Amino acid sequence: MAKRLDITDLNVYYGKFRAVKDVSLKVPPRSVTAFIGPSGCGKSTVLRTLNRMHEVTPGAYATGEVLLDGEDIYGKAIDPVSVRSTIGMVFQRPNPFPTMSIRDNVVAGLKLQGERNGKKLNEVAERSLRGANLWDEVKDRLDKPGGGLSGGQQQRLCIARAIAVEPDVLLMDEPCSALDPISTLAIEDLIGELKRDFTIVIVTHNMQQAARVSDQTAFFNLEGVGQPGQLVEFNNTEAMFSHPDKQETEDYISGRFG
Ligand SMILES: Nc1ncnc2c1ncn2[C@@H]1O[C@H](COP(=O)(O)OP(=O)(O)OP(=O)(O)O)[C@@H](O)[C@H]1O
Repeated sequence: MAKRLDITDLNVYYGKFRAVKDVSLKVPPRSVTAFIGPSGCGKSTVLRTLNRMHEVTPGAYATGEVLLDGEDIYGKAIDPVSVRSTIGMVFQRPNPFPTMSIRDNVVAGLKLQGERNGKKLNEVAERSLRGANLWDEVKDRLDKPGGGLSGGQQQRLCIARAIAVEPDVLLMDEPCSALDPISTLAIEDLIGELKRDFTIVIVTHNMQQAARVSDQTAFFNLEGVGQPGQLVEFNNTEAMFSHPDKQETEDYISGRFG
């Protein structure tokens, strides 16, 4: 649980288009790293390469190295499906299986892995729902459909589903962008709790959110339309928001562009 990620010279292409250029950064275990930057600078693209999710896009490929506790996730013997269970992802829009029960939503990944023991599945469902701060709200309706929950509850259900398989890393792609402010705060609090057990990387458009939840921040930018996104500054979050190293970062976080 909670492993580190070492990313070196990562370049990502969609066919001939290079979307991201020469990204290197280190994500320590049990920390939250935020990716910020203007639209199109490659935040989601980089995030998706961290569990090989970009490979589901035809023509997309990455060069460079991504190590999980020293092991290359792009190694020849590595199955991308297993990478996606050790490095889980939560998406922008909550995507529970709407007609599946709340309990079955949480343990869907475990069942796919072949777990059939009902007692074990119930235990994992409860532990994961507690871990996602959702247990008290759903414990009396575990057999009701996941689609019947509010948007914020659905997102916490998706987080419960992601942590049920005990991943080493949790990737979050703008997990609050479809949520109201109260649900957003609930997810932000939850991120603070989850980092005790998981390594977390979150893409966010919201700089206040990055400042609130993350330990380190990576600021991406691009020189112009059609140019690849680049990592401009990677720093301790407090330092980044109080005295950034680069003028470009200062301009972005003070709202001068983006
Ligand atoms: N499936 C795809 N096919 C082709 N190009 C893509 C694809 N997804 C992203 N891109 C391109 O890659 C670049 C980076 O996009 P990406 O979505 O990673 O940026 P982002 O920083 O996450 O943007 P946003 O904040 O708007 O979500 C953009 O030029 C985008 O058009």
